[in-house]
Amino acid sequence: MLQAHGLACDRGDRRLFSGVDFVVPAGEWLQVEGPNGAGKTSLLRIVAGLAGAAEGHLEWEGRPVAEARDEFHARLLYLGHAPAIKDDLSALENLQIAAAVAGRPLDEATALAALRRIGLAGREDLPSRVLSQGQKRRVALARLLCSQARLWVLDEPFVALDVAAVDQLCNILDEHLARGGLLLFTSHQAVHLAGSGGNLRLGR
Ligand SMILES: Nc1ncnc2c1ncn2[C@@H]1O[C@H](COP(=O)(O)OP(=O)(O)OP(=O)(O)O)[C@@H](O)[C@H]1O
Repeated sequence: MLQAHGLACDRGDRRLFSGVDFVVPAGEWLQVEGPNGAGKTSLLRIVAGLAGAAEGHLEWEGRPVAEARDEFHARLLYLGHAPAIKDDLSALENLQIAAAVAGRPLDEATALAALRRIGLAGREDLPSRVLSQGQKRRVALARLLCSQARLWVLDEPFVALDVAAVDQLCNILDEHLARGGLLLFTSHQAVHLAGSGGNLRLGR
């Protein structure tokens, strides 16, 4: 279970949000909503440990994250809204390097299977700079298929995906939730996931 207690976030000289509380139980999702600039990305970056909260704290499995940071980060996969892939490397190389950096090296067969499932068959060895925006997103999303992390924190994962890829991503998320995984994500569009979840609205 992930819990947030009284989170506040300052950016520049502005307070973006304060008093943010939420609970994400195992097997459930939370969609963070709100207008542009409301602080959705900032909130996800705080959860992922990439930015600090001005106030409040997070708990993972009933313990303050600050007391068990390594354990928490070993359980977490964060994908930002930019694909974060290197243009000079192929889809296969990008996927394998991302896994190695995360401390879980991937063998080539597993990486290739993930890329093919995500719709990149025949594109695995091309330099990523020649891939379309949606295909670059798919390279990043292939990481989900190889992830053992229990908590997925995904910033706008549906951006640039075609209708078929949106369906496929929903299936991948549903499978994660059915395994008892937790999902925290942002999206400007309505998303239909199986199982239980909720919404958190930031801004007016
Ligand atoms: N380092 C920073 N310094 C000053 N302001 C910042 C900084 N980082 C973010 N901001 C501001 O904080 C606000 C919230 O940004 P954030 O990216 O969290 O919003 P968002 O809700 O994810 O928006 P969007 O829907 O457009 O993705 C914005 O007004 C942004 O310009």
